[in-house]
Amino acid sequence: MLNIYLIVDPIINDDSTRGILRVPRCGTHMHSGSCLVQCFSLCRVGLHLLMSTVELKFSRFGFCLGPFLFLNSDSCCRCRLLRSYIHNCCPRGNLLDMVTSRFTRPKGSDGESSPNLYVANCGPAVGLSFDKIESVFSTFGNMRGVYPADESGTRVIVSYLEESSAQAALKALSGHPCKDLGGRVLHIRYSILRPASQVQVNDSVPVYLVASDLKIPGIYLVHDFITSKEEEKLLAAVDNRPWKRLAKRRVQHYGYEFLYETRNVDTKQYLGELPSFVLPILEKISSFPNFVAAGYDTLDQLTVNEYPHGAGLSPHIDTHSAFEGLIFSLSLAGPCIMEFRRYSQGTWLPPLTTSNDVTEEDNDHCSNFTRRIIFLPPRSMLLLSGEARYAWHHYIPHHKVDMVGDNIIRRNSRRVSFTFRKVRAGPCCCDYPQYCDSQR
Ligand SMILES: O=C(O)CCC(=O)C(=O)O
Ligand SMILES: [Fe+2]
Repeated sequence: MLNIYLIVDPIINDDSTRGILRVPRCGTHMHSGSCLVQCFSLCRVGLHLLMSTVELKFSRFGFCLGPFLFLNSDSCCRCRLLRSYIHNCCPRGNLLDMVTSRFTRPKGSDGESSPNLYVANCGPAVGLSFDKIESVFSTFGNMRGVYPADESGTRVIVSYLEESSAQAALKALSGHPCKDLGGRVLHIRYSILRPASQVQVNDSVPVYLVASDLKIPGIYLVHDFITSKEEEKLLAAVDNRPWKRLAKRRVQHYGYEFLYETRNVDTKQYLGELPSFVLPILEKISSFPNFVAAGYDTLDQLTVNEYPHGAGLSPHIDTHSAFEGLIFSLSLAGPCIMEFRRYSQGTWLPPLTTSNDVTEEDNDHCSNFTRRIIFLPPRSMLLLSGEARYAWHHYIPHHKVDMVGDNIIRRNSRRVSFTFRKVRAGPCCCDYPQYCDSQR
């Protein structure tokens, strides 16, 4: 048995509900083959489970535990063993779902000063190891440690002993390229430690494969809407055309230009008919019962999005006044998951931004929402209509790895989506005025 032991996190030892497992000789994390292993926090249930079985079970794996997300190497037998162990012994299925951070980002602009910093755009998923982050931040004062803020791998909590150290680090490092961290621009806020009572134990949201399981009226998903041959042709066609580069992805617009500054189309700038390579798709779409029922004749706007592997899209509702009620999105090349959010504060709308590929950090002002998640495989066609189109935000998390049931799906390749819409001629008169820019 390796000398694995539990250290109660010094920052949150108020109730001992969280812990960090470390291999003492390795510090907070270590590499084991191709799997990154790092410290992690657990909710009460996870911790209890782990504690009661740690002696018995973990000796088999021979290394320390990390967030499930990073245990993603199929070639590493320890990863596979550990994954199956976690699945078998967590009654709610997925350990990752139970890892809920008690550190939050302040709601206001800067928030109250604290010794803990919430640092976005920073973490193992963007190539910055915890050691590296610690070495840079430790120049500002004595540290308690660096912790994952959530499962994304792109957000961390940097915790100091003194508030003044956090202040100095925030002042020096936030908002401009940090040359010691690969030139990345870190977005830093003070972090709030939520009382234990506010921490949800079961944060688990299943990822569905079938649209009807989402129980959101108006969502349809057709698997294998096109063949692999057709997919190849579509990809070759767009790769032959010029891409427009946004911060985190590339786009092409056909029919009408979509303006990210206003989240609307420029109806004065008609770019011409949709290209001939999408005609077979349009033909198939026109046989959707919903298409016929909605009295559509044609779709006249196409946005092609190319997401590099792991890139996502911030939560948004396609502007009501810009497009009619049916939105078709064809997934190509790589898979992703799409999350739907119904915000309880209906009036909440995302702020206007220069492009809608800002991180969810910049956009996610409201934490009170219902979530549903679906897996979008390549060649599938998603249709958003009715309530799903008008009242639910859709969102592609920035993940390199998605958990779909018991499977770890790696977003190894780029994903290309073709989103077909019809530009709206007059104002929107939908039944969801609280989400409607025409009715505000
Ligand atoms: O990539 C997708 O499937 C969705 C794209 C999207 O939501 C949009 O362009 O508004
Ligand atoms: Fe959208």
